[in-house]
Amino acid sequence: MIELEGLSKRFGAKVAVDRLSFQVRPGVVTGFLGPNGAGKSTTMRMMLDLDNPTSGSVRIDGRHYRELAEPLKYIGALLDAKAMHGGRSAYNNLLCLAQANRIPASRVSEVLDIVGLTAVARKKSKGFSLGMGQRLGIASALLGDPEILMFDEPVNGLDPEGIHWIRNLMKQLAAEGRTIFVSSHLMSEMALTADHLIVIGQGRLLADTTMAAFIQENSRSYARVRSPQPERLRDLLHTAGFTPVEVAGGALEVDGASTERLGELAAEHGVVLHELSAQRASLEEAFMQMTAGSVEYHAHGTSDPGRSAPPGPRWGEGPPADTGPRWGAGGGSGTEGI
Ligand SMILES: Nc1ncnc2c1ncn2[C@@H]1O[C@H](COP(=O)(O)OP(=O)(O)OP(=O)(O)O)[C@@H](O)[C@H]1O
Repeated sequence: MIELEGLSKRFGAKVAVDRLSFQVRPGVVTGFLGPNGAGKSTTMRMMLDLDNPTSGSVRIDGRHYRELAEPLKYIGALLDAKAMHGGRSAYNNLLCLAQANRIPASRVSEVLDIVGLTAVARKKSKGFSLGMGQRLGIASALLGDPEILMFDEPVNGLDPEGIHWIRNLMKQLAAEGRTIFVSSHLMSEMALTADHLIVIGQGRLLADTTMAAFIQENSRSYARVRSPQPERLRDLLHTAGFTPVEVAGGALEVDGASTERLGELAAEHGVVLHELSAQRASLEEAFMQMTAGSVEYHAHGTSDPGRSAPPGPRWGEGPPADTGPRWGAGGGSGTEGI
């Protein structure tokens, strides 16, 4: 368990982290989301005692990082995969870390095996590809067999096989009862990996909730229906009080309608359907909905981020700091889940 209480960090006039309080619990993968400059890395660095908080505290299983006699046995982290000594072999990089932390040398071979680097264990790490470097960084995080693991952008630059591997590893570690905290800009990836979400913007906490609740509370749900008799279907829906919106491919999207209701309505009136499906909003849509309150935001994309019209700003393409979206300004749409 990691506990933050009123954690703040100021760099001169810049408040990078602003009174953050939350807990990261064991047994689930907790995703850490926020746009560039939101304060994720600074928060993670303070969790590992690599930066001093201006105020507030972080506790690892109830204790401050500095109170942990052998920290690698409590908490392992992948912050910067390039932090390894390039002139040393993968094995020797890990062996040095193991010796400094009174971890048996046999554990080095074990973690190299877990991350699939046994065959290149004696090769100098400076010749490693990005994916191999990430695996070596993860091996170092696993070295002390810690109950808490933190990964900062673990899938950056990885190929699909590498991404798949890291995703499954994190899920497996959480299933073993460990505390897993992971940041990523890739929302589609986060949606597949995390069970719980901590969302920050401009250093402040915006959401601390389950993945399912975050998506449900910040996006609409709707049904998609398509018929070879589109005019009849549209008239029927209007008569029944719905407001269908035509989308690409001639399908209609209907807010606030269950598939059961639409199916029965079509059957009652003999309208043939070729498609009828409940649509689940994506994490990305939910996130856009949450930030939809800003004028600058609309200038880039659509005024209705739920529709599949031109995409809004992507993560990492944030507007200038002084005109950025008002994080936390957007409310949930309160739409019903499907
Ligand atoms: N050492 C530093 N000195 C001054 N400002 C800093 C320093 N480190 C971070 N900042 C500022 O603090 C804010 C938070 O940065 P941080 O790197 O924690 O954000 P982040 O959410 O990790 O962003 P990214 O997704 O780009 O990695 C940014 O405005 C950044 O410019």
